Amino acid sequence: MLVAVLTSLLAVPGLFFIWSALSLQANKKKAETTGLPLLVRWVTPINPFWLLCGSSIVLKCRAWGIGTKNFHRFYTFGWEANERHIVHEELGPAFMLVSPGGNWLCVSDASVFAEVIHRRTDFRRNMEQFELLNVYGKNLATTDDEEWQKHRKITAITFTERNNELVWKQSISQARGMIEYWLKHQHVNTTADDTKIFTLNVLAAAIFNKSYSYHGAAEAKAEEKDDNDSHLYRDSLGRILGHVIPILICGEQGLKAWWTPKTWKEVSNSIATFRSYVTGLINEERANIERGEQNNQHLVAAVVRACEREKHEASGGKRTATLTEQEIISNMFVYAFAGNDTTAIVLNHLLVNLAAHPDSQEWVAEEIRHYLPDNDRTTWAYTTFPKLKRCQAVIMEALRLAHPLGQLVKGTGAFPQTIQIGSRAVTLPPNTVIQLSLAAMHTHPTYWGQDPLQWNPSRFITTPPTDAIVNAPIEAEILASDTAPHFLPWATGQRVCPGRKFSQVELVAALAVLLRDHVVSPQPNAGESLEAARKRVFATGLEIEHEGSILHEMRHSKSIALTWRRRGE
Ligand code: HEM
Repeated sequence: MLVAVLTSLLAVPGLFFIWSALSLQANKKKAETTGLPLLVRWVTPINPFWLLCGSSIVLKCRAWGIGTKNFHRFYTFGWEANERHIVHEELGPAFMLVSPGGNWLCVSDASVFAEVIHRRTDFRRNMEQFELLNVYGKNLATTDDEEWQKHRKITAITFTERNNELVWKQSISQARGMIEYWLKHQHVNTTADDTKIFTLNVLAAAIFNKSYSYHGAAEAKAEEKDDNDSHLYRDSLGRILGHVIPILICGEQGLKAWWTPKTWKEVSNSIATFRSYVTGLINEERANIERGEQNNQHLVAAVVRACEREKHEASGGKRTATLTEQEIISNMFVYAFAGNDTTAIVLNHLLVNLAAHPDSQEWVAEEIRHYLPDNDRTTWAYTTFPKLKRCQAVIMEALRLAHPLGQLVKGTGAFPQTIQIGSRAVTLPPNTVIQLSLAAMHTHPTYWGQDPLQWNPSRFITTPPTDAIVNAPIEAEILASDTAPHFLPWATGQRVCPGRKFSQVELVAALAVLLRDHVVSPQPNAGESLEAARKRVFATGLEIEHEGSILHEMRHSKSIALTWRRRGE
């Protein structure tokens, strides 16, 4: 009996190993037909088990000196974010990553990016990788073609300048709360968590009309104990965002299974809470429309109104497309998902990089004080936003060095596709996933010169010759575009990020509040000089983690303690 049990226990991994070896060989043969360099991986990059704990296994092996160099470099989830341009310098602008579950074309070349993005019927979004955003069903991020157009048309029109102004004001007020909190809670090693609270509060106001005063990570816990259910919605969203991978693996109902940990069961409840909250807002807005009142400015209200308009036009015989209640909920979730942690991660990187580079802080503060001389922040007008070019340059530099998505993922689908790579036309086999690596392209010396891994935001600013300057020199500075063939932090083409300006306004407003009157520096470890601490935090900031989350975050953010002080103190 015991022998039978042991044999069957060994048989499962044995069979899995044989299946992996055979699949790997088959995929390798297909990849060889491209003539591109190959990088072989024994574990499929999107293997669910590996998503949950693969990186920890690799890091442990790395620490204990177990395994090959190849295993240490290429088996973590999100390896490409840490490799940046290095692997492409070794293997070229495009190579095939071969695994048992399929082949990946990894690209750092701007012209291949352009071809893939613009041939959008040949190279489609890889929906498998976006599956986890279907928590509430299909939405903008998980559909294609006509269905996608319907989602995009209705939801994108709600991103108006009026909404951006709301984002500006709300971000100023939240950043104010955040800096007060940090001044009281020195030294701050919770910047990564605190910035997520900041962006969650801004989103809550812009999308759902919920206004919260800022409480940092430590205070937020105490606040939960107050049992005031006004925080229920925001906390539900926060919990869902932090557990998208368990949700993908188990689904809403599966999270409640007897064997799941308590936190997963709570996530299931949060999914229901968020659904009922948005349903409530939809019903409220429909009732408002019936009464002829249309004053709500939040995005849910705007989407409901857009849907009602479409229905009205449809009744007049015009061909239109509207969204169901389920689809509105799903889109609001995806906006919150796509807009929250992305922006928070960038803000965290930004602040760490600025702490490491005091000269950049002075450079940015000079601009902020020039355009916002009034101490009273309530007078800061939204029209100042485009003038704050140095602020935008530091955001672009932070995105260049550490992008929260790391790559744009497309696929050939069921057909082979021929694509120009350098001087060769390469035919990619069917079902090839294409990984356009932002991390590699944004740091490749071909595009960024000899200092691609250095922090240098002024690379995005040019100053005209002095004889061409009429007003203050700072006003003549020219900001590079946020979209160039070799720089695509918000993507480009049809699926460009609809929240681009939202995030820019939010981050610039935060910088204005944080840096106009304050200075941030890293807290040195015992015996460490300030200069050494600056170098350490910059290097730490470049190390990226991706396990258990679909975004690329700073791996050791808790090891970085920041000190804030008022200017002149
Ligand atoms: C600095 C912050 C942000 C960055 C770097 C960023 C970047 C991107 C990128 C690169 C894409 C394209 C993804 C792909 O094609 O695979 C994207 C899509 C998207 N972003 Fe953003 N984003 C940011 C903030 C926001 C915000 C604040 C919102 C909403 C409030 C938002 C909503 C979306 C949505 C809904 C999509 C999917 C669009 C579609 O598929 O049609 N993003 N974002």
